[in-house]
Amino acid sequence: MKLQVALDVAKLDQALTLARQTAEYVDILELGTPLIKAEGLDAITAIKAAHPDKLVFADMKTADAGELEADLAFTAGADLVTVMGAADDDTVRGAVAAGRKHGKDVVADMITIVDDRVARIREVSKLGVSFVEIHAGLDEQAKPGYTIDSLLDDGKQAGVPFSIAGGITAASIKAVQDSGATVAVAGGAIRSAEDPAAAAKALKSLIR
Ligand SMILES: O=C([C@H](O)CO)[C@H](O)[C@H](O)COP(=O)(O)O
Repeated sequence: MKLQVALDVAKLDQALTLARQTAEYVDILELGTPLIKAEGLDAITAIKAAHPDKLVFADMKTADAGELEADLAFTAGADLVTVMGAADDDTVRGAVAAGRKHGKDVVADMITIVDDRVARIREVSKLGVSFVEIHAGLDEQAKPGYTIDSLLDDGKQAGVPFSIAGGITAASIKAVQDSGATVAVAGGAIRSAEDPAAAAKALKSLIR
């Protein structure tokens, strides 16, 4: 299982610092959606230039104009770009077309899809995304009673490659791996740690 760090900060200099601290221990550097909104697509170029050996994931969460938005992110240097799994099929198809043009990967973010998630995961996989991200966003995580357990069954049931994001910690990363995920996405557990490098290293050490 790969480890992806979500650089969920609003300033490029903070993102570059977090990337520098953690790159040694992670496989994928994710520009979080707020970072891309705050700093623009040039932030993708800057992170890729600083870490050409890492996969750079642009969490565009595209909901419309799939081909245009994915093309912009790939042109800026992204290796992986997200499209909303809840978007129109043509939006997903468009993002996939841009991915094929650049020889890169599109990931469908399944955030907000709770009912019939397995069925939608299968549909977007047939539309050509490389994998799906089974995801509880920060607002869902803040709801009383949230646990990551709500994310652990659907990937295996759908029978397609998937990542998991939703507040992964050192206490939950083993369960994420056991669920069959190919990528674990960790944001807050690394970003909010007193020592982000040590937190990333600890998460990586728990992956078999
Ligand atoms: O995608 C994310 C969220 O929607 C904010 O953009 C996070 O990067 C993702 O959830 C991982 O962060 P944590 O949940 O804090 O681990």
